[in-house]
Amino acid sequence: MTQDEMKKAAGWAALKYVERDSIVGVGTGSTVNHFIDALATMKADIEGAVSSSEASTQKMKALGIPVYDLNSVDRLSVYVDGADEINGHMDMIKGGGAALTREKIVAAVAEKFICIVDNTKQVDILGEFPLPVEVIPMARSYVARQLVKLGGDPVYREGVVTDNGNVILDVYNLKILNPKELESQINEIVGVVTNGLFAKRGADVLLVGTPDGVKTFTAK
Ligand SMILES: O=C(CO)[C@H](O)[C@H](O)COP(=O)(O)O
Repeated sequence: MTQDEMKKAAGWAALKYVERDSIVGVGTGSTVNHFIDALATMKADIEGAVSSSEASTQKMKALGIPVYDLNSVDRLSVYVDGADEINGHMDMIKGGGAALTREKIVAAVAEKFICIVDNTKQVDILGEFPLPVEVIPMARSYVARQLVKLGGDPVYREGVVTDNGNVILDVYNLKILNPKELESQINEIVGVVTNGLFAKRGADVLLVGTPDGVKTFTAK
């Protein structure tokens, strides 16, 4: 089974968490693209979606799924999104696709975060994947120096501008033993919009595509 087939299996498995007549929070990435394909098959049964990126918005609109502005929505029962890494406590690193800030906002509103991954994303300790940090452009060098003080090696993601007009620093060589603490520490640096640690708001349900089928984990 290929990695993409495992992503697809996880994406389609998320469909059963979608409530009829609801507005669904939708993340970003190749795994979510499979979920969007699945969601399109029940577009007549949902009210629509709130999107975490321009890319997901375009894909949903092309498939005829109505996309709403988050400010016009007061309830999201589920948010479905992928991750770059996830540990056994359901803490994640996200932002490989540079959509971390909008993802964190939509996830904060949703009652349940359904994380969909293939089995290569499961780790014991977060940090092998470089941690994305969204930064206001004029603060880039200052923030990079502060990230070095926290023990990381930040690298500017050249040529990438986020949907919010900001830049991304990818922080290498962090062995993240306390994700909640590091999430707060990085967010306190002036000029940081947010970072890709999703620990304060981790996943509630994890669907992992594996060669033996989709495995389901639930937060304790
Ligand atoms: O956080 C994300 C985008 O900002 C994605 O969820 C993450 O990068 C995983 O992507 P993929 O499903 O393509 O492996």
